[in-house]
Amino acid sequence: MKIGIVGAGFVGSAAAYAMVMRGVGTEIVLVDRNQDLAVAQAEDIHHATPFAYPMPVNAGDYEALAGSCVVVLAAGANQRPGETRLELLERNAAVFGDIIPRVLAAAPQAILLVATNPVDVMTQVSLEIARRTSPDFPVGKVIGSGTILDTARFRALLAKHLGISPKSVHAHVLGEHGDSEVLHWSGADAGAMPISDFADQVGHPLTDAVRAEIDQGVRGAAGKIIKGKGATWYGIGGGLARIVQAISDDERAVMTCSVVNPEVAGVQNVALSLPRIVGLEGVLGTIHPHLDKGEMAALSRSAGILKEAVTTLGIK
Ligand SMILES: NC(=O)C1=CN([C@@H]2O[C@H](COP(=O)(O)OP(=O)(O)OC[C@H]3O[C@@H](n4cnc5c(N)ncnc54)[C@H](O)[C@@H]3O)[C@@H](O)[C@H]2O)C=CC1
Ligand SMILES: CC(=O)C(=O)O
Repeated sequence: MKIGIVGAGFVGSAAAYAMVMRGVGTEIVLVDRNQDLAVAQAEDIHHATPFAYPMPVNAGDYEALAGSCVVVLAAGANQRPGETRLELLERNAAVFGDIIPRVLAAAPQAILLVATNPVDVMTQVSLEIARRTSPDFPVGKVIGSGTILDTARFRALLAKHLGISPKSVHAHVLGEHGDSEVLHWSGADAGAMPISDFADQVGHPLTDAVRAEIDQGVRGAAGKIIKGKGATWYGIGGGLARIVQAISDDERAVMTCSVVNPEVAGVQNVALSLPRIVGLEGVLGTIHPHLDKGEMAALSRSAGILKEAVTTLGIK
């Protein structure tokens, strides 16, 4: 499966590297308005293939995306220290107005996998732009990475506290990939039992203080990392490679990512993350988890914030 990546900066290149390391796809093409950067990244990543999975990794123009089954969109501005993701919206919506018609002219059947922030709103913007030329463009073929990264952070921090593998922790972050995200504590489990029972058994209870620390560790991760090194890329690179793998292997894996929902928590037509079934055609289904009252109110608030942001662009 051929994978295209538009935006060969930190995120796009980390995604390509993670795909090569995991053996996701059979060919990668990097596109960037800075062609020298795209060429340099492609060559550097290609040099890692003998240590991982041999596959061509090339830079090219939009025409080189022809035949891609998935195109990752990681172009545009990233946050400066102290900036929120939503503050990037106007700049990155303009970038996508330029990019998406060119991607779809070259690869009209491709699944668009959006990483650019604010990722939920950019997912909705991407669907709008795609539907200008193809009114029936399937909603499940425009996927935002959404909270795949926040879910990974949540699982990693819970696992560290419990002293177990993050692969044995099942816990989701829902809603916005951003400040209003919702940690779904009431649905979290480990070892097929509620996470708080598991925590008590292994002698590491989830006290209010521990929960607050983990919440801050998840919600504040991007700000902390950006303060330290200017941007984040490894976590999301791994997450994007994992989503592409689920698509290319038609896994029907359940993962939290963003698509436009007809209605969530009383808010109509808004993109945000819920658990999705992901396979060859993109998002094949959505799971509506049981939420407690506080989580449901928080999800409704998160949906409202995203709706307000997308409405500023004239999208209803
Ligand atoms: N969804 C998520 O979980 C995460 C999303 N991000 C977001 O990913 C995006 C990219 O971040 P970085 O890679 O750190 O930024 P970066 O600045 O390293 O890379 C962005 C690339 O986009 C290219 N670009 C800009 N406008 C373009 C256009 N019109 N056509 C083609 N290429 C264009 C630039 O030349 C640059 O190489 C940002 O919006 C950032 O906030 C970052 C981390 C996590
Ligand atoms: C930058 C960003 O969105 C993140 O690391 O969560």
